[in-house]
Order: sequence, then structure tokens, then C-alpha cells
Amino acid sequence: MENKTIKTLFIGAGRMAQAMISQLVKDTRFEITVTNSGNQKRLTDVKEIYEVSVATAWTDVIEDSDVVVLAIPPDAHPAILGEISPLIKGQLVITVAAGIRPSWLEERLPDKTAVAWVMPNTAAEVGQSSTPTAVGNYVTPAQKEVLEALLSNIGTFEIVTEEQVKALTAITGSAPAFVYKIAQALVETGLKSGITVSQANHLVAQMILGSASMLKTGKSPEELIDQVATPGGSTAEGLRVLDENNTKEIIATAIQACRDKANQSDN
Ligand SMILES: NC(=O)C1=CN([C@@H]2O[C@H](COP(=O)(O)OP(=O)(O)OC[C@H]3O[C@@H](n4cnc5c(N)ncnc54)[C@H](O)[C@@H]3O)[C@@H](O)[C@H]2O)C=CC1
Ligand SMILES: O=C(O)[C@@H]1CCC=N1
Repeated sequence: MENKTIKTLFIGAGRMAQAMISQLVKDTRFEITVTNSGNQKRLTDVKEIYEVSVATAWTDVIEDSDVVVLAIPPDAHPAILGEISPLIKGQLVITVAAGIRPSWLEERLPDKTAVAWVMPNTAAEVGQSSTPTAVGNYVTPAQKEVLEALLSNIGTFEIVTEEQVKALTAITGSAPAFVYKIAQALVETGLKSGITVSQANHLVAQMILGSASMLKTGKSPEELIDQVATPGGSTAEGLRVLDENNTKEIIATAIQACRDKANQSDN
């Protein structure tokens, strides 16, 4: 990639935008401007915390941007696309929103606009997002390099089809909250042993980090479960309770509930 400044405009300054910005600011190639509707206090905070530029009217900066990141709710897209469309002239337009496909963006932006759909998660804040990404039909090789640089700053990514991003949104986007739900239950149970909140948080976080590292060795979940459960031992009893209560089915049903909700924005 050329050593050129990549002028990047974030429309939306919420949780996901801030998680991404917190890492992107470390890459000096990205020059970030943030804009938001309504919450001006949030914009002032973002300016102070991340030392980025802010704009009260994105119309002032969008024409001079190389990349526009839409980090707004799915249902805010139709109106925003209508407003930005006349000002799009060669920018790469990226959405992070559940259910907003590249083909849908292409239909609403000028002919041959470069678009992408990225589905990060909040671990972007520590450079550990797992981000399935679909690119539209008109992304140039140079824009693809820019997109990959952006994604590398927030974690790892896979270029997949838009159908796959749709299917994976619940798994990489939403399911971190399921993992935190398990963490919450473990912390609360751990606290009953008399340790401090900080000790409980640390022990549980390290246990999850260790488990994730084991998964990354390439061993399957089945193999790892078997490795933990000593035959005739205590873990097997806990696993029996999870199985008797259909834990796998409950997780699959929860994933489906996320998908059903995200699909309400899918056209
Ligand atoms: N929070 C997460 O873990 C993830 C969120 N996403 C997607 O990111 C997007 C934003 O979600 P969050 O950051 O969680 O929500 P949020 O509520 O924290 O942030 C949304 C931001 O968009 C702004 N906004 C709303 N309408 C706007 C408009 N018309 N123009 C400009 N700004 C506008 C709001 O003021 C707010 O700052 C959603 O589309 C969501 O699907 C995707 C993956 C993960
Ligand atoms: O809860 C949501 O709607 C967003 C999409 C994926 C994660 N958070």
C-alpha cells in the first residue's frame, strides 16, 4: 500500500465505532474524523479520548474522505445513504451494521461505488476482533488494501460472501456477549468462595483466554472437552448437567434469535 494518508470518516460514534477507532488511531496512515447525530457530548468525549478530529456536519468532510465507515444502527442506513449519495465520488463506503449487505448499499449509492460489509466485535478495542467481511463488486485493488489495513488494525479477518457475513453476524458479532454471560455466571459463583471481585474477574478471564488459546492450536472443541473431563471425574458430572439441560440447543436457539432480529434489516 502506498504510504499515503487514508482520510477516514466515521459516521456514528457509538460502541462499535469507538472500539475500532481506539486501535486505528495507532496506525499513522489513518487520519480519522468522527461525526455523530444527536449526542454532541459523545463527540466531545471521542475527540478528547482518541485525539481524533470531529465534525458536527459530515457534509463538510465527506467529499475529502477516502473511506466512510457507517457505524450507525441498521435502520438509520436508508436515510443516511440518501443524504450521502450525492456526495459519494470514489470513496470506499464500509458498513458495520447487522443486515446491511454490500449489494443493498450498491443499489442505493452512485453507480459503481466501492462498498464493503464488515462484521467486527467489541474485541476490536484490544485488536482482537474476528471480522468476517464481504466486499462489493467495485472495490479496486488499492481500496482492498486499505480495507485490509483497517481490518488488520482491529484483529483478524476473513473475506467471505455476503451470505456468509449474514450467517456469521450472530457468531462473531453477537456471541461475544454469550461468552461474557458465561463469564458473569462463573464470576458470581467464584465470589461465593470468598475471593475478591478483582481476583474472580482475573481468574475467569485467564481461564477463557487459556481456553481460546487451546482452540487456536487447532484441536477441536470435542477433543478439548475430552481432555478436561477425566474419566469418572468431576467435570463429567458438570457436562452431564449441561447436556441434560440442552445447553447446545439453547445456544443454537439464541444464535437463531439474533439472526431473526438481524434479518429484519436484511433486504
Ligand atoms: N456493538 C457491537 O458489538 C457491534 C455492533 N455492530 C453494528 O454497529 C452499529 C452501531 O452499533 P453500536 O455501536 O453498538 O450502537 P451505539 O448505539 O453504541 O452507536 C450508534 C451510534 O450511531 C449514532 N447514530 C444513530 N443514527 C445516526 C445517524 N443517522 N447519523 C449519524 N449517527 C447516527 C448514534 O448517535 C450512536 O452514537 C450497528 O449497526 C450494529 O449492528 C456490529 C458488530 C458488533
Ligand atoms: O446487538 C447488535 O445488534 C449488534 C450486532 C452484532 C453485535 N451487536
